[in-house]
Amino acid sequence: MSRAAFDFRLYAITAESCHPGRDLIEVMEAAIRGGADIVQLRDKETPPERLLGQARALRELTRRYGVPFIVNDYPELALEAEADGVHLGQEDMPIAEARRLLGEDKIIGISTHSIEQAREAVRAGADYIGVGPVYPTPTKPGRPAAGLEYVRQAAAEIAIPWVAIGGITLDNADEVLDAGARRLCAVSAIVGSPDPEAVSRELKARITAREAGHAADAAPPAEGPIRLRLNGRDTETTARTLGELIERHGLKDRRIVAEVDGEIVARSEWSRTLLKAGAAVELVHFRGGG
Ligand SMILES: Cc1ncc(COP(=O)(O)OP(=O)(O)O)c(N)n1
Ligand SMILES: Cc1ncsc1CCOP(=O)(O)O
Ligand SMILES: [Mg+2]
Repeated sequence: MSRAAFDFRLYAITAESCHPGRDLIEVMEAAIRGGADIVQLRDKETPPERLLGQARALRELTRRYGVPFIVNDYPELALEAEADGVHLGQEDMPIAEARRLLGEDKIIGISTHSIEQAREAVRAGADYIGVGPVYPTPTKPGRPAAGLEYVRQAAAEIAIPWVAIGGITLDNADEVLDAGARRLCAVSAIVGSPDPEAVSRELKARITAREAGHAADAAPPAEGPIRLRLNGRDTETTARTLGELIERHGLKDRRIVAEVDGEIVARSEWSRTLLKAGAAVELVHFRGGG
């Protein structure tokens, strides 16, 4: 998983205490089948030296499905298990130290509970941010809710991928999306459900339904073609969004990084990134595995 091309919409996190008697890998596989497109190993009970077996099994599972795998709290374990990255909290290892340890290719996410912490995380070079807890949740006892207002602030300001987390269920997912979230993370609602696949599928459907709505809202009225520079060449196109341009070039399902006017555009933003005449678009296609 390339760090530059990294994005996601539905984040599933392990919590074995939520599914006694059911196998961790089977539960997480169900979540992935339902549409979870990033998985985190989070276990606050077991010492990290005893988590390597689970971490390796989750690595194998996520690799099979082409889904990024993140380890909570333990950068060394992330390295040992060949995870794609680590998730850090405000009280965990600083981002700069984790970056030194993990190198340039690994994903580093960080929890934030206020817009000031989110700004600091962006400055420090986080690849994504956890925004929450949106609601109080027994999965994170003692951590007060940051509320929907913080989701609104993040939506207005934060340009790197950020995910709403904390107490999110099928009953309140819509109001979190209404507040501007484009990515959701649910722990107990997914892995504590008798049917993690169905819950994931429904959460993912809610997220993608919003994306389609945003793209439709953002699309300008149809006009004639515009000229732009595509990979250094003058190109005429009737595509209105970066997503349409990528689709027309047959690259939608390929591993590419898209840049407009020197800025990388996250995959989740392609469908609502409007193309302007004269824009410089670079579509970089990765060949080979990794
Ligand atoms: C995606 C995501 N967001 C937030 C957290 C919480 O991390 P942290 O604040 O370090 O708390 P613990 O999970 O370690 O209890 C997370 N793990 N993942
Ligand atoms: C780890 C963490 N960090 C902020 S909220 C949270 C727990 C979210 O779990 P749930 O989805 O069960 O409320
Ligand atoms: Mg932590």
